[in-house]
Amino acid sequence: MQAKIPATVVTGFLGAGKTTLIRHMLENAKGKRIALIINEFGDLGVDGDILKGCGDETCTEDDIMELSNGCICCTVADDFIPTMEKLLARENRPDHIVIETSGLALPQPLVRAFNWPEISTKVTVDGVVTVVDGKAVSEGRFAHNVAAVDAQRKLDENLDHETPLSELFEDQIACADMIVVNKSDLLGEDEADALVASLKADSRDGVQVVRASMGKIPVDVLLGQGIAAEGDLEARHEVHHHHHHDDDGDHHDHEHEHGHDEFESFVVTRSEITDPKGFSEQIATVIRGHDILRLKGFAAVEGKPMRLTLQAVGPRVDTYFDRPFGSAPRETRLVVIGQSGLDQAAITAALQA
Ligand SMILES: Nc1nc2c(ncn2[C@@H]2O[C@H](COP(=O)(O)OP(=O)(O)OP(=O)(O)O)[C@@H](O)[C@H]2O)c(=O)[nH]1
Repeated sequence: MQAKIPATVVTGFLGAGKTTLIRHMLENAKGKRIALIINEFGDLGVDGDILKGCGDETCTEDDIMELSNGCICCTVADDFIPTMEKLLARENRPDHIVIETSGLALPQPLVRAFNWPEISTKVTVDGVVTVVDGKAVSEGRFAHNVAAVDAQRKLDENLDHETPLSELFEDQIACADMIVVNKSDLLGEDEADALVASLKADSRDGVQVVRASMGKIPVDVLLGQGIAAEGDLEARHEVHHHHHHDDDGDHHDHEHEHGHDEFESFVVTRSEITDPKGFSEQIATVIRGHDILRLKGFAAVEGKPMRLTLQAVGPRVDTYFDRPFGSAPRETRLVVIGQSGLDQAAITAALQA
């Protein structure tokens, strides 16, 4: 049986920067074959055209499919499932599927659709990415142009027109595996820190909150979360209300020497390890202590000819033996990815210990 294709769901209000983020991802996909499904809304359906104009060999027009019937939750059987089946029936399987929801579709029903029998054996939800307009949210508006969001909502008869936007926003946060605070360029550093802290408090444990400008997130951070979100829907329903006091300045646990919306990665090498399980736990501890988003690579294990592949998303570390080292040097080599300002010396020392 072939491995399931990972699918990432990108959600967020109109104007938050979903299309910009997806475009950046396609332009930096480095040969990864990504199929896009876009949930369009009537006359506002311009995103498909914008993305088709991308002109990159990794995002050909064929790889973009549009859903046109508005709210996904009401049209799963008629629209979403057939679109997915068409995509899955192709000879040239995509490496990854990205689904951009319309700003007002709740992500939960879409994630639930991945439990349909026709789909569940072939695709898994890699993660739900919620893009927020950092500037608007920090000013309590949720969207840059609230009137446009409301106009979009009125166009779709299937949407309830009464729910306050704040509740839709909370649902998008409750469903997220990663929250992208976009438009960081428009935020002051303290404002950005306070918003990140507040979104972390409002989201489920382990949800990564990252800052970005123009949706510039490394593809390795965005894709490959490996969450299988369709399997833990219960956790994503409830909207929790927390009240936040203004940041009292205690949240400055990282130094921002570089732009605070940027990312960095570096490589740590070390000698052979003796105990894979112990090393995984060591990695998880380092990740927790340093806000590392991703860590991946392989380890040489004493007495084993095979490389131990390591992949960590947040503190979840997956390992498996993949292939012999062959002529490559028997070393442990790990790539660490996080937002700029990582304490490279401390992380390196902790991973080499
Ligand atoms: N200053 C600033 N502008 C941004 C950023 N990201 C996106 N924008 C702009 O915000 C506007 C909306 O971005 P889109 O990517 O179209 O937003 P969207 O979420 O896809 O919106 P819809 O697809 O229409 O729902 C565009 O004019 C972008 O150029 C950012 O990080 N900073």
